[in-house]
Amino acid sequence: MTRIAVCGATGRSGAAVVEAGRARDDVEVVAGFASTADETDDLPLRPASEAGTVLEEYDVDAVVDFSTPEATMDVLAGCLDNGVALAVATTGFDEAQSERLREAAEEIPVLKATNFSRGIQALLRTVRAAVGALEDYDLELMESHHNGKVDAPSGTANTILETVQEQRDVEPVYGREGHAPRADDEIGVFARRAGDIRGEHELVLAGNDEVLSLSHRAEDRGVFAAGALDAAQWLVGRDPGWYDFGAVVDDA
Ligand SMILES: NC(=O)C1=CN([C@@H]2O[C@H](COP(=O)(O)OP(=O)(O)OC[C@H]3O[C@@H](n4cnc5c(N)ncnc54)[C@H](OP(=O)(O)O)[C@@H]3O)[C@@H](O)[C@H]2O)C=CC1
Ligand SMILES: O=C(O)C1=N[C@H](C(=O)O)C[C@H](O)C1
Repeated sequence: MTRIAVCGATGRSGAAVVEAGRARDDVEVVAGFASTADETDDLPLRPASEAGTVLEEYDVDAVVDFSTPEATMDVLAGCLDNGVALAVATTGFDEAQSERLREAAEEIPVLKATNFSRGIQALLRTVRAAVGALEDYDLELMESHHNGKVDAPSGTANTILETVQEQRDVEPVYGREGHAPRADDEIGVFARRAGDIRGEHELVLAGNDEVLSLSHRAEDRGVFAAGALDAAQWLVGRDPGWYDFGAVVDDA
């Protein structure tokens, strides 16, 4: 039984992790972190700044983090103090925060995924193949999320962009306005925010009188929760290191 603490346990996604964890018999959600409550549905909640003591007190094996970059940094410190594995779902880190996560992986197992759905793993593999095969097609990237999302473009869109850039030298153009002729080497990137859209991503490749559209739509946050719990469980007992969600999916 893997003992899990959820950072961001009261949030849209973290609450889905708590619910999914309670429905499984291979993990136990024993504690949560949030900034504004001290208990929810019998789950003890504390600020992430207290992670050092909480992880020891509840004998936590791994933390699943769906919070904010600042809270992630706090919970990371607690994981380092206690040698606890960390699965990071939070997006929107700046360069210094990303570097701290990378450095921490020299001491503890860290797995950061901008999207914990299995479908996005398959999409990334398909993107590699399609961009490699359709060399001179125009590329455009779109994402849609709920109206509470604060970072744009989404972490997943950035990951898709990086995957494209591994294959082709393209320059992102974030939205267009006014006189904006398209350069051959650009990729338009667009973010929409509305309602409670769980997360939609689409890469369009157009040329040769045809359009290839590669798209993914998450329909329930339980998808992310399940993947993150799988990742956390997979991390426990591993050597310190920087791990990829693709390895978890491949091992399943
Ligand atoms: N990789 C993936 O598959 C996915 C990633 N995400 C990412 O997860 C993150 C969270 O998204 P979402 O659930 O919508 O966000 P919410 O705003 O709904 O939730 C944020 C959570 O973080 C908590 N939090 C904020 N500050 C602290 C703190 N100092 N200490 C402890 N907890 C804190 C909040 O608690 P309180 O309300 O008490 O402040 C809340 O529980 C985002 O970065 C999002 O992009 C989301 C879905 C999938
Ligand atoms: O904030 C969200 O909700 C999501 N965030 C992730 C991202 O930024 O890509 C993953 C998913 O799309 C949901």
